[in-house]
Amino acid sequence: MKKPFLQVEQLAKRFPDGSGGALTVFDEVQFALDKGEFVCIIGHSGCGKSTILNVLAGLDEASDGLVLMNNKEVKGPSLERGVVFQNYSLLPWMTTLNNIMFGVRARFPSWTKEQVRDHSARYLKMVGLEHAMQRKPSQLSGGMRQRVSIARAFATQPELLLLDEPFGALDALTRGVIQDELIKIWQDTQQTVFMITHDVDEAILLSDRIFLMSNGPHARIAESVQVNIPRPRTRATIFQDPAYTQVRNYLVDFLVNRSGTAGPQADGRPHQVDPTLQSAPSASRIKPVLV
Ligand SMILES: Nc1ncnc2c1ncn2[C@@H]1O[C@H](COP(=O)(O)OP(=O)(O)OP(=O)(O)O)[C@@H](O)[C@H]1O
Repeated sequence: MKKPFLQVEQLAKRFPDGSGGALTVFDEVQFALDKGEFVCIIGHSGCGKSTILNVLAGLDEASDGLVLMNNKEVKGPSLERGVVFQNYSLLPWMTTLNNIMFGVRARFPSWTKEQVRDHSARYLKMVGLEHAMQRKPSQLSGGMRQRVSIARAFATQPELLLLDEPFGALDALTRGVIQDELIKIWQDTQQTVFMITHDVDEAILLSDRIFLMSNGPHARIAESVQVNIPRPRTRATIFQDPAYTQVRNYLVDFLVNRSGTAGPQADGRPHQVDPTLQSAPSASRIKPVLV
């Protein structure tokens, strides 16, 4: 049988609880990603989403379990995995273009200077920043900086892109524009993306599947929700698809009513759910959008 691109087995993370014991944030977390998939993870604050992402990135170590990418254990950071955090980590003394070239040069050391430059400039153009190539990060708005971070992450062409609430600090309008740019780049490059978001609508717009995490301690990835909405999707039209409401209602119902009690299948893998095949929860149970 074909192995998945990314395999997460029996992952657990414990932190010292400050009184000599241990806090088990999550345990027995199991899931797999196929190559080229866009998967978002949603769950209440503190359930362990960022910790999982950091373990996938190789920036943190799990207490138990393992992560396999292309059948090889993830140990430490690698240029095969790109990470974008909420607070754009750009090098402040470099121009926008040099920030991207810095990553691209490290990833493709045999390329000529022209190749590195052209490639980097192409990605800056994709996020609409060709006019700001020579500006330093301090001369950019928050939204522009985050576009540079996203361009840099995609330009280095990692096999796996890990995005930790990349739009969390942006206003709604800017967020929408960058979401559209993210979809466009992802469709062009077919990289695999694992993204944390607190925004249900953003998750539906972007994802092939959405992982739903139960509340901690001992949080688990309880369900994997299929988003059967045809692509290309746009923010302006996605609401018209009947599947949109079904998926949205399902997610909100989980977050409001079930995240405290839900669990995965007996083998630890998330339940596979297609809300378009189920009767949706009643409208009166639909509450907030952000978790
Ligand atoms: N270095 C650490 N030491 C002790 N506890 C930690 C550490 N890092 C995270 N935690 C705890 O682990 C839990 C999960 O944190 P994490 O940031 O992964 O959650 P999250 O789901 O990403 O939250 P949010 O949605 O608010 O960003 C929290 O209870 C947090 O306090």
